[in-house]
Amino acid sequence: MLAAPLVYATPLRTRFRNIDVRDGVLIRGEAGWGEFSPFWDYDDVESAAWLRAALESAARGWPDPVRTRVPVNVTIPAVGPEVARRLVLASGGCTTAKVKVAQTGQDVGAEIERLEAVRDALGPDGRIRIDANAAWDLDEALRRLPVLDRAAGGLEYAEQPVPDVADLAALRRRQHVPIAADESIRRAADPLAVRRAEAADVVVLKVQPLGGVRACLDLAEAVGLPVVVSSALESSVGIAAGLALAGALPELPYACGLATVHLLEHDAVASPLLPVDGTMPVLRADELDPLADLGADGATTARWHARFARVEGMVGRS
Ligand SMILES: O=C(O)CCC(=O)c1ccccc1C(=O)O
Ligand SMILES: [Mg+2]
Repeated sequence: MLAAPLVYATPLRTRFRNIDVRDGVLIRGEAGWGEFSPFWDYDDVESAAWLRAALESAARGWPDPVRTRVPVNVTIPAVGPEVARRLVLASGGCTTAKVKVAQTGQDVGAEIERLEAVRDALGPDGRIRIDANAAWDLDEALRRLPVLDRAAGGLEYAEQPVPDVADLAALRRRQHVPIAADESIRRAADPLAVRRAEAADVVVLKVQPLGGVRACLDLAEAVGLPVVVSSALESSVGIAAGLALAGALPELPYACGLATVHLLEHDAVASPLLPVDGTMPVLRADELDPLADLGADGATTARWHARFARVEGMVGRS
């Protein structure tokens, strides 16, 4: 049986995905700790997959890993060039950077400066990928990608430049920067549409929105494309589930997007999961120890307990 869920809340160091506070629930089961932290714009139906992931972590734990450490990228939010450079240099040895672009209110000049700063800080052997979070249409993506590719001194791939699967496929055919699908997998009714349309070179998988580590391993096999495991901006408890997926994938040709705990002001555990020499460790779900004070006030705690109970009523305890 699961104990009462703990609630964490922390400011973000940099506004990200248009939120500046991150919060969620941590649950403890027989196997260890799990995190349930759907963003507040997700309704209860969409949040059910997030709960299945938390229940898997807590009640069942994760499949045996095939590697002990996972290479990760440093994530660069839509910041100015000086902050971008500092984030790369303080990344814990990451040689791959993922740079957010297409932020509302920012022009291409800011993106070029950010990418040039990241290239300068990484050096010529580093890899740079961008994430546009589905913000462009096909024409805009066709205009932007060559410009940003040049500013970066070569892009490893562009993550979800356009929302539509058919447009991803067209973009992939009409220019040379490889394409990664994120939202087209995790928020789509039919994640395999990406494969049928040959719309991507890489798929981004996130454990919580896709319903757990095992669900992601099955999806990876069905899609048959290289996988980049990324975070949903979780505490180290949620990040550990991502590391478990990355640790269990038969092949892992790209760095994963799991180095995001430093974007939180406070983590939920005493020893945050951060990169060392550009890699992060694969743990078991019982190797995490949430702090006594998780920073949530009474109203936040009550809101999460209510949300957890509603979604748990839909999913049922495993
Ligand atoms: O992949 C990473 O490096 C960081 C995670 C990240 O970008 C992200 C975090 C929260 C919500 C959406 C996204 C995204 O990849 O679009
Ligand atoms: Mg993304």
